Amino acid sequence: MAENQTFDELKTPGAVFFIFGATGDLARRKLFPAIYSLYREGKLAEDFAVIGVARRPRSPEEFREDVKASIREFSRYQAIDDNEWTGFVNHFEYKSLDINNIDGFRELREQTEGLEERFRIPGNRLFYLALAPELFGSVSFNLKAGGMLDGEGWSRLVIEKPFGYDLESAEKLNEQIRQVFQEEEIFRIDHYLGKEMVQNIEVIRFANAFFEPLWNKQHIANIQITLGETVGVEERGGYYDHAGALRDMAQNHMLQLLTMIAMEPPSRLLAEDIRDEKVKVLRSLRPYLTGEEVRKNVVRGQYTQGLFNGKTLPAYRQEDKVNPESMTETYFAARVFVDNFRWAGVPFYIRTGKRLPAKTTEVVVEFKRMPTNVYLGQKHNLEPNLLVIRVNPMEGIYVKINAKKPGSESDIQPLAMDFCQSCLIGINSPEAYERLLHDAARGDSTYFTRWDEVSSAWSFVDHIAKAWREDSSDLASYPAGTWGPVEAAELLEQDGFQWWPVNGQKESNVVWSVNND
Ligand SMILES: NC(=O)C1=CN([C@@H]2O[C@H](COP(=O)(O)OP(=O)(O)OC[C@H]3O[C@@H](n4cnc5c(N)ncnc54)[C@H](OP(=O)(O)O)[C@@H]3O)[C@@H](O)[C@H]2O)C=CC1
Ligand SMILES: O=C1O[C@H](COP(=O)(O)O)[C@@H](O)[C@H](O)[C@H]1O
Repeated sequence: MAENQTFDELKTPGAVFFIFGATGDLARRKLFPAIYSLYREGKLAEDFAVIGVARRPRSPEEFREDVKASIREFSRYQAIDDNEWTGFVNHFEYKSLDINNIDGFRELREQTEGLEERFRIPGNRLFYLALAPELFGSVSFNLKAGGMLDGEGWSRLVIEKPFGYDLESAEKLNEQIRQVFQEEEIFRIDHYLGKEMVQNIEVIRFANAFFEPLWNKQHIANIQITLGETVGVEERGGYYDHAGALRDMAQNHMLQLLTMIAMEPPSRLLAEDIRDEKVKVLRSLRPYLTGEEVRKNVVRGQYTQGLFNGKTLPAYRQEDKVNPESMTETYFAARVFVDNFRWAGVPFYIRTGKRLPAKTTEVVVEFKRMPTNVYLGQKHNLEPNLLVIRVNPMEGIYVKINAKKPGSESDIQPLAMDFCQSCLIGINSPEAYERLLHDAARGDSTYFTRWDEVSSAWSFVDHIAKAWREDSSDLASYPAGTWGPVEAAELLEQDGFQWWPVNGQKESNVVWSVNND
């Protein structure tokens, strides 16, 4: 590492990046802009090349135009000057092939070797599968059979979610991939792990003397994790109607966030040590084995037509490619317990949904209340302390404490010490996909999910899915544009709690240190 260079700033080694699914939505919205950002920030080695792969025919020029259009629309770096653009896009080529046809892979090999020679790339190959999971096994097999793994450098496979539909299908998928790639060559993406504030959880917890000692059942009353979305299912109705919120968001993003919040401090900040701690959390999740336990602790809902900001939003069953009688949940909330020494008895409330009033990802840690014998009476309405970690779209943290009202004799008022990172001028946090591509190319698997994490998460989720299959009577509804079914609020009320406001909504009785409106 050069002097003054942080690990984060290290360039990727020279490599060819293969984007399978290069004509698809993910490549267009996330992957090409991510590669461009890495290029703009000097994090990409000069000896790199990108080969887009999909069935549709594209000339190299047409493909480069697609890439340009995607960057214009979605990149956080806007200005593209002509010289710079040519320097960048010259590294891009396209190959039309059908994943199931081995001949295409042999041609791809020749094309790859040509590019490696032209750019003096040392034989490292990163295969990013932005494809439907049914194709993962065939790609792996044909990459090997077509000689694509015989390069002189490393080969890595980056796979998108969903990783299976349940534990059984995930196991099959994993077996297929493992016939070709070693576990350390497989990078399973959960893009939430690439988000700035999700990675910050580790630092907030383990680098602050006043959080970690309190981070346990003695001091924490409950933890709330919200992943809210305003969008419906957009063009992905076909996929979503099969998956639902449980498989689309809870099995992966929500449980991963929970592991970051609940894990023990790792002995070292190395990928395997961190992932060892995360998997222990997943193994400690209390399983809901019967339908009764599921109905007591889990809420599911589907949005109906609603009015939001003066606009009528369609019901889920009216969305494109969705079964008009669909019983798929677009909302999921649960009371989850991590049955280990640190967290025994502390409820984790998790919720996610489409067509909620706000796009927001937040974690609220609610501390136990102080004894009130000193501060009795109306004026001393002590609030619980909160630590709120804002992941998205606002990035930051705030801490809610009780303090004396200035000028009064002894009135107490809650105040929030608020740090809004994304409000700071000049902060333009890298997108999750930028970080993860950068990490995968450098061989850092810390923020990718290991197989035992994926399988443990499925074990937990499968019981819920089974109970739902057997009895669908608990599917609640909520109007689009609202915070989900009332049953989700009742889940907390049963325990004497409430969902705290999220997404910058401010409780009116709280004094804020800064105004981020
Ligand atoms: N879009 C998103 O925001 C997210 C997507 N994902 C996951 O990423 C993956 C890709 O999603 P997305 O981009 O939305 O999907 P799309 O349907 O938009 O794209 C699929 C891509 O696969 C290619 N493809 C399909 N069949 C073949 C084949 N037999 N041989 C070669 N190429 C093929 C298509 O190209 P062509 O038709 O030209 O062959 C297309 O480029 C999925 O697993 C999805 O679940 C995960 C998180 C978010
Ligand atoms: O993986 C997915 O995530 C998105 C939400 O991601 P975010 O980064 O915008 O919060 C979700 O819309 C999609 O359904 C799901 O597949």
